[in-house]
Amino acid sequence: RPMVIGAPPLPSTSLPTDNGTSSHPNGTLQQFPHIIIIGVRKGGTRALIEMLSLHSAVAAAQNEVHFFDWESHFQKGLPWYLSQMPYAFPNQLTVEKTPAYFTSSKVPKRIHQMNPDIKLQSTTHPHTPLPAPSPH
Ligand SMILES: Nc1ncnc2c1ncn2[C@@H]1O[C@H](COP(=O)(O)OS(=O)(=O)O)[C@@H](OP(=O)(O)O)[C@H]1O
Repeated sequence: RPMVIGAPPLPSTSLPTDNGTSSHPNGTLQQFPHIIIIGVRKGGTRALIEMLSLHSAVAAAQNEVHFFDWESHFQKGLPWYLSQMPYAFPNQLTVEKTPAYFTSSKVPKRIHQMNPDIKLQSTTHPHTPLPAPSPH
């Protein structure tokens, strides 16, 4: 189960709400991510999410969720995805990182369908070749 890093302890019970989030009497709730770190593998994504989670406004999923790239997870639907998110206060941004999203062709459309306005973040790797420059 994901843990909130540098944020409130995980509640033991939760209550459904009208807006698709899952809330707890202590004021925390599970929210769909505002930011997804989509890659790149071995590019320091763990370091990035841990540094982000040091900020009090960020709640980070500790584990890679692999929702949009693994069929067995995707078939469980968005309620399952939400259940993997950390409990956070309403003013916190929820972040998850799964660097395999960067290399799965199914992922972009699926993320866009969930939230076309979501912020995607990626690291780069010094050994990853950049695209060849355009001649024009
Ligand atoms: N600042 C900085 N400078 C250089 N190298 C760094 C840095 N931060 C993380 N790392 C190295 O990045 C590797 C882990 O990257 P990821 O967290 O993206 O890995 S993963 O794809 O999620 O498995 C991992 O390398 P390996 O140990 O070779 O796997 C980390 O040591």
